[in-house]
Amino acid sequence: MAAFEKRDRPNKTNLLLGMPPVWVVLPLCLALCTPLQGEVYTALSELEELLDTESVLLQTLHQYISDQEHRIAVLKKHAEDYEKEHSIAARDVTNYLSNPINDYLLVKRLTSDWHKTEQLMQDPYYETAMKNLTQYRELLKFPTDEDLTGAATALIRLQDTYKLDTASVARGELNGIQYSTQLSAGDCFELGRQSYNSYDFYHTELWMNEALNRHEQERSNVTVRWEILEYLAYSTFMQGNLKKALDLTIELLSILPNHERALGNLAYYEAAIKNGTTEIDKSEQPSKAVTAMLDPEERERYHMLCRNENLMSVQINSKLRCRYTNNNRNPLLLIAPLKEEEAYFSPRIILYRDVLYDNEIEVIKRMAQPRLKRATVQNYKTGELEFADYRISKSAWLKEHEDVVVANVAKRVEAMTGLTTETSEELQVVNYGVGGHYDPHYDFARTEEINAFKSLGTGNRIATVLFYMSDVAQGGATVFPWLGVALQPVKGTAAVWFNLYPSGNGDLRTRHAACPVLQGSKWVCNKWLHEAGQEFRRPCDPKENIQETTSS
Ligand SMILES: O=C(O)CCC(=O)C(=O)O
Ligand SMILES: [Fe+2]
Repeated sequence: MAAFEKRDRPNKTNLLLGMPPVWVVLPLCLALCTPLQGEVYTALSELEELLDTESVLLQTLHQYISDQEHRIAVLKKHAEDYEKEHSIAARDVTNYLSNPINDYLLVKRLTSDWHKTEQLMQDPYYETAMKNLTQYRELLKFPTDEDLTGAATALIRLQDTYKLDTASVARGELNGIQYSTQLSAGDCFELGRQSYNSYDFYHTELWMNEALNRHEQERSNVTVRWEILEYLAYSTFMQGNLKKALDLTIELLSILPNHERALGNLAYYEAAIKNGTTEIDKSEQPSKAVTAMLDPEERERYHMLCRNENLMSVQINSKLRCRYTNNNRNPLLLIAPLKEEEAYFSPRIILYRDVLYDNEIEVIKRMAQPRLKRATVQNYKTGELEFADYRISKSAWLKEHEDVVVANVAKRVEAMTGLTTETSEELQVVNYGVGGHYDPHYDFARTEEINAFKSLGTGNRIATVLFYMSDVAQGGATVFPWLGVALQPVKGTAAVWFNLYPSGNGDLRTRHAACPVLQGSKWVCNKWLHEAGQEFRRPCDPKENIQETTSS
């Protein structure tokens, strides 16, 4: 019942008493009292295990149903037998009871026979089934409530980034392609409820509306219409549409005339409309949505690039070239020169095609797979590594001495960049599942960042080499919002750029992001090269002493 209370309108009396209203306390607790992040929705490999879990559960369910069907069939037979005798007796009660055999049988039916029936009516299979299910909880992988929230957030993130319309998503379509089965009214309701719990009333309204449409079309409804209406009315109210909130509440009351909260809200909405109060006090809502923290212009550019919308001027685009190069006769490249493609001039972003081979990719993925863990980010204030909604993927680190393939990747990085990998970080392998992404960020540490790379003693991240280890069916581009550059993942290609100016200062133009994966799975690996040891390879140039000007 507690969940319903959240849909109360803001209660000023509570505020006056110095207590936050219930609708503020409960969702906040949801956010803070449970582990912050689930694990399952971050990578495809984890989801495969859930299918295994589902298949074991299905077997158990089928076994339970067939045991029950057998039990019910026997009970039906008992009922038929009782019925038969009973109707014979009813035809002529006196005659029936004057027969000693009938008397005996009647007594027997209501004693030992009925005892057996009663036993059969108790469900002997329930306990066994529950015992098995408890054991499975320990043995199999189960998603948590946080995973459900994560999966819903991922779907809504995709909807926002790729401008997917709610009705199409509900029909199982992504960008016009039919990918999955339709969502039921109940599925849409759950998406609305999850949005509601994140104070995202915009998406609550979208999904509750869809739930309502689907509710009308469905014959067997699991959700109840008045409940959808209640969420819908509240989210509509929170977005300032009092008139519509009032109409929806009136509809709710036509189904449940005594619904207490709805009656209270009706009076509140009517008074507010009469007094012309349309301002909603949103001050108590904690701003949970991380994307809301992104600069709106940057977010817009980021999403446009993810959708493959062009943001680069024709002048720049038309000057970008591709060539074969052996990087000043590097011995590694004499036989097979690099296929170099310019993606941007200043800062220089270069693509190298076919620099990672399929067999190498297989080895790297195989080594990384068992070690993949939810990727972390460094809190720039505390220096601690933590999970964050703005980076959702799984990652693992591979050392050069572990396999010749990893060592060869480092050698190739040196050939491509002309820099040493002596001071680089280990090879990071990253897997993004559907909805996996990384919001705009810098790879280098900004001056105010505490502890960043300090323990490494090798300076800042001078350059990034990012290898794509898969194509991605839809989404997953690496984008530079302020440059208008979008790099589409192509298996075997590497992207290279310098993060620092020759002065050693961070180049803010290199801010980049990994777009959410819309369909498929994305694999990358990357080498971060550090300043130490590059003194003669990329001499510093104090003249180019451009300062970082902003931070985020
Ligand atoms: O996966 C990508 O496209 C970019 C990844 C990235 O920027 C990072 O890991 O720092
Ligand atoms: Fe990055």
